[in-house]
This record gives sequence, structure tokens and C-alpha cells, in this order.
Amino acid sequence: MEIEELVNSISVVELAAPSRLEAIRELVDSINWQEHSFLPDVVMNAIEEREATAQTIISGDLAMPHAIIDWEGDHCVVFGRSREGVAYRATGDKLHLIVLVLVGQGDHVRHLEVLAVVAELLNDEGFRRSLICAKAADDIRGLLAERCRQSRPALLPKAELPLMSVAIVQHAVGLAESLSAQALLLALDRYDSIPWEPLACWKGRLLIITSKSSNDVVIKRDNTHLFDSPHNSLSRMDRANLGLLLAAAHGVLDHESDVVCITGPRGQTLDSITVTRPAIHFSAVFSMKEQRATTSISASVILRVLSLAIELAAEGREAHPLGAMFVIGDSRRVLKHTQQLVLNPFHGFARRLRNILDPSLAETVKEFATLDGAFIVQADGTIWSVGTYLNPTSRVLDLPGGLGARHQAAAAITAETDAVAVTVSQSTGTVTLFQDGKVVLTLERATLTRW
Ligand SMILES: Nc1ncnc2c1ncn2[C@@H]1O[C@H](COP(=O)(O)OP(=O)(O)OP(=O)(O)O)[C@@H](O)[C@H]1O
Repeated sequence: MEIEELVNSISVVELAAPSRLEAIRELVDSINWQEHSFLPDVVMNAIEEREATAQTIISGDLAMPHAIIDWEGDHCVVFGRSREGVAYRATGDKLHLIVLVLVGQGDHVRHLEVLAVVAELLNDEGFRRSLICAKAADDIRGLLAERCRQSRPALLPKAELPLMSVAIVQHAVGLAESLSAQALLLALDRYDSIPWEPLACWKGRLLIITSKSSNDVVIKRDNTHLFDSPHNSLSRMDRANLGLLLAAAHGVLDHESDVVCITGPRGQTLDSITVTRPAIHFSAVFSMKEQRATTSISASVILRVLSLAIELAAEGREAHPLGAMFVIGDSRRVLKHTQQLVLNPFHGFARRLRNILDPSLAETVKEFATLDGAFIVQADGTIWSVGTYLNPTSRVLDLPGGLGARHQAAAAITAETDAVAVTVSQSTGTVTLFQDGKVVLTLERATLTRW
């Protein structure tokens, strides 16, 4: 779904209600339910069922109550702005933006898609601030439309690029040609620092990974793939590695030939060239695609968990570093080796209410990461349990030194089953992906590598 399609369908409401339930009711009542032959109370019940699973607060100023309802409509988004603020949490903290998202029954993927587009649209804190401060509902509509217009490709004035970046790209293109590399990968901060001129000589595939999502995208080149990874806490090689993983998951890399990666410190002036062969790092993604069709884990679920893990590693919780473990896929066999340490907070909730791909569950997942034990996640992203202890029957002997019980358990469970596991180390902040009892990817915090 495109942002434009969504923005065109959004209606805006000036909220007067002081509290969560009343504000949601105000948003629901703004829709003409008679036209849909539907009762607003049924909608309220569906939303409350979702709210009871986990909070739908996305950030300090935004909540996204949502539900799947049994109506003929596709989706409906009502944007609520409160000048006074709505007491949304039990603590009484006030939120100013409440966006109601309703999606027609039967299409779970559509539900997640609409939520993801709304979350992306409102991702930028500065933009949310301007919506909160807008004079009237018409101005809010104008701001949303403008945001949407900006997200379309537009031509930028040519940026001044550092000489070093240009020279490095020239050399990387020469190297890629002489190695018959399958792709060139650029890991940098922003699209507008891409040295397009020297890249014109490269006829092969171009992969671009940026850490700051930009609206000013200029792509005048075929065979180019852009990936946004809003994680600027990562070291330069890990950005490149994440780019390779994203490309592999999207099926635009084969594993046999080299990729020439160009990186720079903090994603700025490009100053280094590395040659890597994806098969060495990403057997996880490739082998799942090729051999395990029946039990295959959705690549988007692995990427989502990695993304949450990177955020947990960078942010911690209440200023303390946090460790975590996620075991994904082959849940039937994984669960034979588990023991619940605490009451499972997701027990009893409908599957559609507890999918890790749901962006509004991010805060809840991070909150539950403080519990001892692991998250057990099914191949389609449904969270089965939290606070689960793993009892694999054997140990993995050839793990890198310095890894303790959490990493050992993650390695061992992936050796015994077709699951993959993602860990966040509390002591180092390193995020590790395990498959088949082996470390297949490590992502370190930039502060650890210092370059
Ligand atoms: N078998 C297991 N199943 C689930 N969680 C585990 C298991 N073993 C350890 N943990 C979790 O990992 C935490 C840290 O254990 P430990 O320090 O030994 O591991 P580690 O691999 O060194 O991890 P870190 O780098 O985060 O310290 C434990 O408090 C527990 O919450």
C-alpha cells in the first residue's frame, strides 16, 4: 500500500475527550456507521479487545488503537489531534495524536500493511510536532498531503560530495568489474550523498542501505535496490551486513559471487572498500529459501526481530542495558524443550493480536524483554510466549569464547530444531543471529568498534 493512497483516505478529528476510552469513542463516532450498516459498539469492543492485549502507544505523543472488523470496507483511518492531550496511560501521561485504524475482516496481512504505512508516515518526531501544533484540521490535512508529496521521488540539487567518496567509488567500480562481482553495496547515511557520477560506469546491480530514511530519493538507474535501516547505532560493517541480509531476504542476491561493499565512518564520507561473499554470512536466509519450504520462516519476521533486537541493544530499558532472546520458527519442536518461567502474558489472546510484525506491539515487546527467558515466535510472526526457559538436550561445543548461558541456549535450540534465534547480549550489546547451532550474523554497537 502506498502512503498516498492512505493519506487520501484519512479523515481528521479535533479531539475534545480527556481520556483514552472517550477519545477512541469520539474517533469511532466520527465514522458514518449507518452507511456501512454497522454498530459503533461492535467496533468499540473489537478495539478494546486489542487494547487489552497490549498498549498501542507508538511513541511519547502518539497512540494507534486499531482493530480488524467484520465489515465490507477495506480500511479506515481517522486521525485525532488533541490540543489539551488525552490521558491514555494509567499513569495519566498525555498523548496528543490518536490515530484510529480499522481494517476489514479476513486479511491479516492487509491489517499489518496499513499499520506499517501509518507508522511510517508518522515516524518523524518533528513532523508529529508540526501536526500537534497545526492551527486547524485543514492544516493537518495539508501537512499530511505535503508529507505524502515529499515522499515521491523528486530531483534534488546536486550535493557537494567529498572527493574521497568519489575516488573510493571509482576504485570500487574497477574492483567489482575485475572480480565480476554480483553487486556493489553502498552503506551510507543519506541518499543525497550517493556519488552517482562514478557509479554510472557500473553496469551491474547496485544495493544501497541508508540509516536515515529520506524522502528525497533520486533513482535514475535500473537494477538498483534501496533498503532503509533506521539503526544508526550500528558499526559501518554491520550496516553493510544488514544491507546484505535485507538484499538476500528480498531475493536480490545469489550466494556464490562477491559483493563489493563501500562504507564510511558513521555512514558519512566513504573511505573503505571490502569484498564479501554472502554465502559465508547469510546461509540462514539462503538455506531457508531453498530447502525448507514447508517450515520456512518469513524473512520479514527475522528482519523485524533483528530490528527490535538492535533497538533493544541501543536503547536498553530505563537507562540499563538489557539482554534478550527470540527463538523463531519450528515452534512445535522448540516447545518440547521449554519451561515457562512466569505466566505467559500473551496466553489466551487471538493470534492476530500478537504478531511481532505489528508495529504497535514494539513497545510491549521491549517491555517484556525485561523478563528472564526467551520469546518464542512462530514462523509467521505470532508470539507464542514470553519468559520461556529453554532446555535443549545438548550443548554446542564450538561457540566463540565469552558467550554465556543465553547464547549457549540459543545456539543449542537451533542445532536441535529448524528454528533460528536472535540474542541481545546484556553485557556487550551485540546482537547475534543463530542457525543450525552456528553464529550466522553478529551486529555490534558502533560504540564498541569506534569506527
Ligand atoms: N536456557 C535459557 N533459556 C532462556 N533464557 C536463558 C537461558 N540461559 C540463560 N538465559 C537468560 O540469559 C540471562 C543471562 O545469562 P548469562 O549471563 O549466563 O548469559 P550470556 O550468554 O553471558 O548473556 P549476556 O551476554 O546477555 O550476559 C539469564 O539471566 C537468563 O535470563
